[in-house]
Amino acid sequence: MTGIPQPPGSMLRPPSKIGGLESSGVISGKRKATTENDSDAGVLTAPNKGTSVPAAGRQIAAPGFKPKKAEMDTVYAGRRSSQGFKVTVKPQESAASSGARPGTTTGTSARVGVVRRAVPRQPAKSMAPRRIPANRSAVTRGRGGGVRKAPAPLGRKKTTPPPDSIKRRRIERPADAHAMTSPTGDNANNGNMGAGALPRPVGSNVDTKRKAGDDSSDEYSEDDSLGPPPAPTQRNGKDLEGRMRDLEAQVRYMNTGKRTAQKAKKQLSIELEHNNTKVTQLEYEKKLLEATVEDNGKQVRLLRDEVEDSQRTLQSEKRRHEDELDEFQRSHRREMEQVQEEQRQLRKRNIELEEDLDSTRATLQLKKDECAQLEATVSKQASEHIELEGNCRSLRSKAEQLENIISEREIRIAELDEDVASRSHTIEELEAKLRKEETLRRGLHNAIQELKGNIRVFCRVRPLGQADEAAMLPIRLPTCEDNNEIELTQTSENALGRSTSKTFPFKFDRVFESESTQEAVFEEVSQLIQSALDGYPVCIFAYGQTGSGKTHTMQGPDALSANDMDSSVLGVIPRAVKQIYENTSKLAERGWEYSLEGQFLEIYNETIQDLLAPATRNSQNGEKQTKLDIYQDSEGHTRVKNVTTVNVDSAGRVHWLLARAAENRTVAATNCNERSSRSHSVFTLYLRGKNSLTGESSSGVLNLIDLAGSERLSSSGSSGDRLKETQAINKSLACLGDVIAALAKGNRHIPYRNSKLTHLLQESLGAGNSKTLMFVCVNPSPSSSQESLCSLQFATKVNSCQIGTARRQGAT
Ligand SMILES: Nc1ncnc2c1ncn2[C@@H]1O[C@H](COP(=O)(O)OP(=O)(O)OP(=O)(O)O)[C@@H](O)[C@H]1O
Repeated sequence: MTGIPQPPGSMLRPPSKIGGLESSGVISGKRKATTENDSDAGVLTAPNKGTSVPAAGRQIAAPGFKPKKAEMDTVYAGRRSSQGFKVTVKPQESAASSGARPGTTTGTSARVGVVRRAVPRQPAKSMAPRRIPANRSAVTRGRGGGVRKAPAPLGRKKTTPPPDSIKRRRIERPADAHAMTSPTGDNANNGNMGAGALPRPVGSNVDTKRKAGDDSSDEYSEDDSLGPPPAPTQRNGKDLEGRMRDLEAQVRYMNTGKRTAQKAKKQLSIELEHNNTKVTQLEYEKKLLEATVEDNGKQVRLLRDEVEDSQRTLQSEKRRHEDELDEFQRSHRREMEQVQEEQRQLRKRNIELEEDLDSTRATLQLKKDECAQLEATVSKQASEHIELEGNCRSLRSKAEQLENIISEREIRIAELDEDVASRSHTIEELEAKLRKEETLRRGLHNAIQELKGNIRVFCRVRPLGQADEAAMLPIRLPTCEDNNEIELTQTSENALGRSTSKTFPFKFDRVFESESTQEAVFEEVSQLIQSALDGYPVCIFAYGQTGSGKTHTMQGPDALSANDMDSSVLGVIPRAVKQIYENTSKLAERGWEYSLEGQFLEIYNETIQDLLAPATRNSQNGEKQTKLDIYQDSEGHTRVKNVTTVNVDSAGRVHWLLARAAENRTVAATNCNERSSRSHSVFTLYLRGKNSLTGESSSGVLNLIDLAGSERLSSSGSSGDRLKETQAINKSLACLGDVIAALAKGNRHIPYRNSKLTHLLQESLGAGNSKTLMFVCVNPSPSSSQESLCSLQFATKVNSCQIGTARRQGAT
C-alpha cells in the first residue's frame, strides 16, 4: 500500500499517514512501528525481519493481515485532531464485522480502511497537519481523550507476508535511511524523508543481489545480480583466447545486465499498475474526505449557530438570573430590615418584659410582705374578734336602750317637722311681705330722692397741684353741719390802686373738700344708682373747667388696669356698675332678673362718636365715619343709631369697656390735641329688670357724663379750630343750662334739640321721674378763681331748679 499523494498546499497529512500505513516507519529495522494519536493511529507495521523495504518504499500489508482487536481499536481510534475530526482506517473485514455503514469502505484494498465521518471533538486550533516526531512513542488516545499506550507493534507472527509478486529488493539508500523513492520518482514519504533525499532513476538503486532472508519465490538468483564489470585485462594482440574470454565475460555481464533490466522493468510495471490502483483509491478517499470536510463544515456552522444560540440563551439566562439575583437581594435586604426591626421590637419588648418582671417580682415581694402582715393581722383580729364579741353583747344591751331613746326622739322629730312646716309657711308669708316691702322701699326711695330734689348739685374741690401756692387760696369751705357750703374770694384793685376783695358764698346739696375720697363721693351717689336700678332715668354729669377733676370724679385715674377695679381710686362709673351687679344679685333672691347693656359715646364739635367701636371706625383720616343719629325708639326711649352696645354681663366687662373707650379717645386725641378736654363723653347703661314672682318689671337708664372743659371763650384765647371747639362746647353747655332753666320754669317747650348733648340726655333730664345730679368740679388754684367762679355760678343756677314733684328743701 502506498501513501496518498499530497496535493500542493493541502492541509492534509502525507498520504502515507492518512492511509493508515506509514511507509517510512516500517523501513528501518531500528525503528519500531508505532500508533500514536491520530497521526500514527493507522500505521501498521509489516513483519520486519530487519531488512529494508522493497524499492517501492511502501509498506504494504499482506492480504489477510488481521491485527488484534485492541490494535485495531487503537488504529481505528486514531483521529485527525489537527483538523478537528477523526479519521478512522479500518480493514475491510473489520469494518464489515463492526457494522460499518455501507459505502464507507473502499472495497478496493484490504489495507485501505474506511475514512469515516469525523466527529469534531474540539475546536481546531489550526488546520495545519500536525507533524508527529518519528521517534515519538507509540501512544493513542482513548474515547475520553485520555492517553494510553498504543499496543505493541505487530509481531512477525501476526503479520501476513507480503504478496509473492512483490519482490523485495535491496535498495541503495542515501545517507537518510528513511528517504524513499516511489517507483514514479515521487517522494512518497515527505514527512519522513530528509531534506537531502533525492529521487532516483528507476532501477538505479536496485540491488541486483538477493537479500539473504528473501523467500524462494524470488525469480532470479544470486547469479543474476549484476556485479562489477569484468576488469579489462592487458593482453597482447596475440592472446586471442584470452581476449575471447574477456569478450565472453563481457557478453555474460551484458546478458546479466539485460536480464536484470528486464526484471526491473517487469517489477516497475507491476508497481505502476499498483500505483494507478492506489491513485484511484486515493482520489476516492480524497472525495470522501472532501465530503467529510464539507459535512464537518456544515456541522461546524450548525454547531457555531448552536453555540451562538446557546450564548444568547446563556446571556438572557444570565440577565434573568442577574435580575432574579437583584430581586432576591432586594427582597433579602427588605427581609433583613424587617428582621432587624422585629429584632429591635423584640429587644424592646424583652426589656419591657424584664422591667415588668422586675416590677412583678417587687410587687410579689410586697404582696408576700402584705400577706405576712395580713396573717399577723388576722391572728390579731381573731383575738380581737373574741374580745369584740364580748363587747358586742354589751353593746346590744346598750342598743336596746338607744332604740328606746330613738323612738322617743322620733316622736320629737315629728313634732319638730310640724313646727318647721308651720315656720316655712311663715317664711313664705314673710318673703311675700318682703317683696311687698321691696316695692314699697322702691316707692319710698324714689320719694326720698324726689324730696331731695330731682336735680341735685354736688360741688367737689380738687387738691392743689404741686406748682400752686397754698397761701393765696381763693376757695374756702366754711365749717357747717351739712358740708354743703363753699366760699370763693376774689381780690382786685380799684382805680385808686387799692386792693379790694369780694367773697361769693355758694350752697349746694353737698360740697366735697379736696381730701374727700372717691368712696365718700360715691356713697352720696349710690342712692341715685339704686334709683336707676329701680327703673328711673338717672343722669350724673361732671361740669367744670379743664383740669378741675371731672374725669377723676367720673372714671378715676387716667389709666385704669384690671387690678385697679377694686382700687380705692375708682370713680363713679366703675363703682356704679359694681354696685349694680351686687344689687342685682341680691334682687335675684327676690325674683328679679336684670339685663345690662352699655354704650360709650363722645360728642366732639357736635358730632357723636362711638367709643366702643373698633379703633378704625372712628378714624379721622381715611375711612368714612359711620353716622350716629339720635332717635326715639318705639318705647319712647332716646337711642342712638348704629352705636355699639355691649352686654355688661360681668364686672370685668366694665374694665374692657372703659379700656376700649380710653383707647378710642387716645386715637382721636392724636388727631386733635387736648381732645379729651374738648369733648363730652357719655356712658349709658340700660337696666331692664323683671320679677318672675311678682310680675313686676323695670327699665332704668343711667347716664354718666364727663363734660368738656367750660373755659370761657375770652379766657381761653382760642383761635382757629380751637376757637371752633370752644364755641361748640360753650354752645352745648349753654343749651344744657337753657334746658335746665326751661325745666325749672316749667316751660312747655324744652329746647333739648338745640345741642347733641341735651338731645341725647332728653330722657334723663327733666322727665317726670328722672333724677339728675351735677358735679361742679373746682380747681382751688388762684389762677383758676375766675373760671371757678363761673362754674359755681352755673351750678347755682342748676341747683335753683325745681323739677318734678319734689321740692328741694331750702331751695330759694
Ligand atoms: N379729687 C382729686 N384728687 C386727686 N387728684 C385729682 C382730683 N381731681 C383731679 N385730680 C387730678 O387732677 C388732674 C386733672 O384732673 P382731670 O383730668 O380729672 O380733670 P378734667 O376736669 O377731667 O380735665 P379735662 O377737662 O381736661 O378732662 C388729674 O391728674 C387728676 O388726677
